[in-house]
Amino acid sequence: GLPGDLFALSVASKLRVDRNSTARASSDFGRIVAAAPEAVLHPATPAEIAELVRFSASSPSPFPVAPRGQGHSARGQSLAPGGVVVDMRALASRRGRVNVSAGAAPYVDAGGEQLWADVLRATLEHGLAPRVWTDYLRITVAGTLSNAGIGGQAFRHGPQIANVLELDVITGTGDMVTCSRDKDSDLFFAVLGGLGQFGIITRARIGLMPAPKRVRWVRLAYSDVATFTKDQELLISKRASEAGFDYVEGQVQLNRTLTEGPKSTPFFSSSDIGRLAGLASKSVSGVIYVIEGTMYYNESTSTTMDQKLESILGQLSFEEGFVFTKDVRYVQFLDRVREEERVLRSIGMWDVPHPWLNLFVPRSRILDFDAGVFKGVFAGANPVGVILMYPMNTNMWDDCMMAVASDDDVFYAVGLLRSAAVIGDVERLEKENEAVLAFCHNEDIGCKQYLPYYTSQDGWQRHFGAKWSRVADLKAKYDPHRILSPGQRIFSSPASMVVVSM
Ligand SMILES: Cc1cc2nc3c(=O)[nH]c(=O)nc-3n(C[C@H](O)[C@H](O)[C@H](O)COP(=O)(O)OP(=O)(O)OC[C@H]3O[C@@H](n4cnc5c(N)ncnc54)[C@H](O)[C@@H]3O)c2cc1C
Repeated sequence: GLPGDLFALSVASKLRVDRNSTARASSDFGRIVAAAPEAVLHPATPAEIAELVRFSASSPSPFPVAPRGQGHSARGQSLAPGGVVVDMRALASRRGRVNVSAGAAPYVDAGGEQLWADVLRATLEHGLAPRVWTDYLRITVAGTLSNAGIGGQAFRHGPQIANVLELDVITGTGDMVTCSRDKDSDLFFAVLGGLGQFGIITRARIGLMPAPKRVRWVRLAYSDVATFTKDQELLISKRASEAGFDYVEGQVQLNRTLTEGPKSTPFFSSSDIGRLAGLASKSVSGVIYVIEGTMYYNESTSTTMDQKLESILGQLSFEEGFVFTKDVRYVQFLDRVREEERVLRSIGMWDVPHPWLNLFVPRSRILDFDAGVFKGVFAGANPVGVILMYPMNTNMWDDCMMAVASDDDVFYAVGLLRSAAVIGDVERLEKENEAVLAFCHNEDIGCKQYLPYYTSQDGWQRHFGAKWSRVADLKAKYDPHRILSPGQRIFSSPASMVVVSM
């Protein structure tokens, strides 16, 4: 249990210990592990969080404290068995937690607990928007900055962490620090991609750009992986001043997903799916690839946009006739997964286990990875969900930050975002994930996990590589009692986490 004198603090009135509150904070989007905290803090101010952390850090038996954003992790990263989960979203109801500065170098100050969807709404009121987006916007600013925050704009602007100018952080000793590249920079760099290990982010200042009004949204199908990756790499080599896409992602489609999966999606009509399935059945492996690109524009630039698009398409080698186009509002594009969420919720497929595996694969080994995984481990598999695959430029990642990228100049984000549809699926999907990791290890693919998860400190040391000693030193400096975000299992392995089954 928690020390009794905790309940004598002024912040104690914000602690909830009832089963309803602790149960809500005991699992996450992954639905794979579960563990209840002793209490949940619903803070009204960052100072209350600092008071709680200070109390734990100075107690003879410090207890774990885990900030929880939207709890959209997959492996219990926001849990605090035996300790206190801080429900960061409680801060969101306070006024003034998102402020836009629309000067010559515009930025937004956003509470760490804010959803990206709410940041977007506030910045658009000034005709501005952050440059880089995750695919899904119902996750918190600090939750993604603790990882990196990647998406189809990252090839040009770096991950979300590369667009942060300043942070307010509560360290593991309960100190409230404002840090940036120029002030307490070791803390600033540690927290960005720092998996919640060095401090709790309560505010992030993020650079903005003028927001476009509309988006031309294009998908192009390929049956040959080498042509697909060559075209993706051409697209991410383009500068903003050249004719190119503003966003580049890609998907891998297995034949059985096309024939047995949904008959239509928010993007593809049923006849589109039929044509794609036809393409997949003609390819020897049954695997096809889809580049997803967008061009931003406003009414006044629509003619030049059409010309630029034509010029780009002329440089690419997709299967003839396999170009699919949509034209939508900018917000509609950014918030596109919302629509998929609605569909999945309506068929009971949102609140299911998500044994997701995300990898960064170096460009030099992506074709080996494709052969070994999509045409090897996954041959005959029927994954329910999405497989993402798109390249990013390594030079847009700042190596001072804790997030781990790849050594190659270009690397691919590969997201195996599969859902367990029926009982027994979790075990099968987990076995396939293990087979993917074993293949990468045995073939020395040199991949890194994104949203990483390891069960041993050895795994973490290999993951951070040359950064490991910095991770250990900064942990000793900023969270010496190792109380923050224990669910990452880097410095402690919470014994009470249990594997849940559906
Ligand atoms: C449908 C879906 C789509 C996704 N798409 C993308 C994508 O396109 N790109 C991408 O990069 N990621 C993506 N993600 C992953 C997502 O970025 C991470 O899971 C992220 O952690 C979720 O944010 P959250 O607020 O739910 O964090 P939580 O799960 O609540 O927390 C994550 C970790 O951060 C810590 N943390 C939370 N708040 C703070 C804080 N204020 N300060 C310090 N540490 C904190 C927690 O303790 C925990 O360890 C997606 C996830 C889902 C479910």
